[in-house]
Amino acid sequence: MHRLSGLYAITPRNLHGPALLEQVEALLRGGCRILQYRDKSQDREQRLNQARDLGTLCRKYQALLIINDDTDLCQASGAQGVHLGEDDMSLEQARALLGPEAVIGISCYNDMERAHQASAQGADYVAFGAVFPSSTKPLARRAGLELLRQARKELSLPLVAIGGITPENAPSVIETGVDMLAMIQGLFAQPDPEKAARRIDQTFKAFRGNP
Ligand SMILES: Cc1ncc(COP(=O)(O)OP(=O)(O)O)c(N)n1
Ligand SMILES: Cc1ncsc1CCOP(=O)(O)O
Repeated sequence: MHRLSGLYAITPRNLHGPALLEQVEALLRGGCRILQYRDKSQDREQRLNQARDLGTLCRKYQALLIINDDTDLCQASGAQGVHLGEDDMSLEQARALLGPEAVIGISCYNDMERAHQASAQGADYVAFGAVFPSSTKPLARRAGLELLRQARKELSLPLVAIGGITPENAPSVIETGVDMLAMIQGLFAQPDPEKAARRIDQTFKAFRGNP
């Protein structure tokens, strides 16, 4: 199993400070392997402090911290990498700034050509979605299970599925062969986030034949 594999949690935009740290630690205890800090607020100092605290927590559980959109914040906080979409800095620019060891993930929506291009340019993973309707991002383009199966056949780099994924529908997504499930509400809106994370981690292990 490579390090870009398993449950990938993304922080919800309405949760900050100790309450966010507490929920994230519950997910890490439950087996979450990758955390993305996604905070589009403008308060740079607050974002830096939050990213550093999340980094400390991720190190304790040997999980990766990825920053959404912002290479400066990635460098300042010591995170392992960035996630970039079509409105963000290019992959080449981010690689030049962050270096060969950084993890750089690219949003590909439902666009297989964009994914092939990102792969050829050295992305560490590509993300497809929204797989299901997402209350977090209701206007997100849709990429269904069939597209994930096609991506698995055509691409050899790690694949992420995102959008409307829950502990209930997670097996149908993992079954397509993707490496990671990226989730917000399906984890953070659960009454017991640790239990939800553990359930998904166990589903991954069962599919890999590694209980
Ligand atoms: C793992 C992962 N996949 C997709 C996204 C969406 O990224 P993007 O299209 O850049 O949109 P915003 O997240 O910036 O609103 C993601 N963040 N993470
Ligand atoms: C950021 C993003 N990009 C596509 S769907 C989505 C939101 C995912 O959140 P949720 O897991 O709550 O549907």
